[in-house]
Amino acid sequence: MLTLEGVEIRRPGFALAADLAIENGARVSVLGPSGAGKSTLLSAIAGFLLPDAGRVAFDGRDLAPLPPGRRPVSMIFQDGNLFPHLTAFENAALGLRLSGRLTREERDRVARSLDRVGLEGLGDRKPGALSGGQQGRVALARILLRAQPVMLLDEPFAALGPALKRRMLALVDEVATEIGATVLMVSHDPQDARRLGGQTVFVAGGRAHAPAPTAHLLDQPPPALRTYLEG
Ligand SMILES: Nc1ncnc2c1ncn2[C@@H]1O[C@H](COP(=O)(O)OP(=O)(O)OP(=O)(O)O)[C@@H](O)[C@H]1O
Repeated sequence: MLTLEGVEIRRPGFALAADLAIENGARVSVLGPSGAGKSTLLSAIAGFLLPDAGRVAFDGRDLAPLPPGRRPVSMIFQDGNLFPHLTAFENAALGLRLSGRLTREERDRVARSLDRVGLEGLGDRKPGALSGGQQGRVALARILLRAQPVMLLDEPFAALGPALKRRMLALVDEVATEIGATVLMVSHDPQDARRLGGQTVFVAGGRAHAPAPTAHLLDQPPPALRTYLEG
């Protein structure tokens, strides 16, 4: 279980509080107005920022002492997931190790992960020679290899067209199921949240609210969410 216990993050002109728990293997969308703190919430879980109060824990273990690279999480952003000078194969391989030569067995695993996400034959390409969807697939191959129990996605496929975005969300779900991971996904599109299913954390008014079932929340939104949805 991923827990945020009495978490408070304060910046000049901004504050975010969170007290919530997310079951392992859950699918959770993070929705809310621009600037409400959705990315900030993910950063606190990933370890890019430390809360001013409270604690973030996974399966009862306080994550505060762990730098981002040692936390049980992997992350995909909208851009900048891949190193432009590395091939798709090398980018994916970073999920296994950050330096040193891969063993034969590790090379096979990287190749299999690329096949798994639909990139067979494209391992030698650099990101500049891949489409947006293919770049997203490389990032997912890396996540598959990292096999961390929490996947954090910050508007990962916002730049993709609707049909491709649907396919990528389905692939996220498959990859998460294969590694038994929890998914937390920031999105501006309520349809993404419906597609992901599961629960939604609504972030607004300085608070990340406890997760509630997505379909129910979107069908019968409380006033603040209704205002957000209806603009
Ligand atoms: N590095 C930073 N230093 C200071 N303030 C920041 C920093 N990053 C974000 N903020 C501020 O913190 C608040 C929350 O930002 P955050 O990016 O978490 O919101 P968000 O809900 O993800 O927004 P969006 O949907 O627009 O991406 C905003 O007021 C933002 O201006």
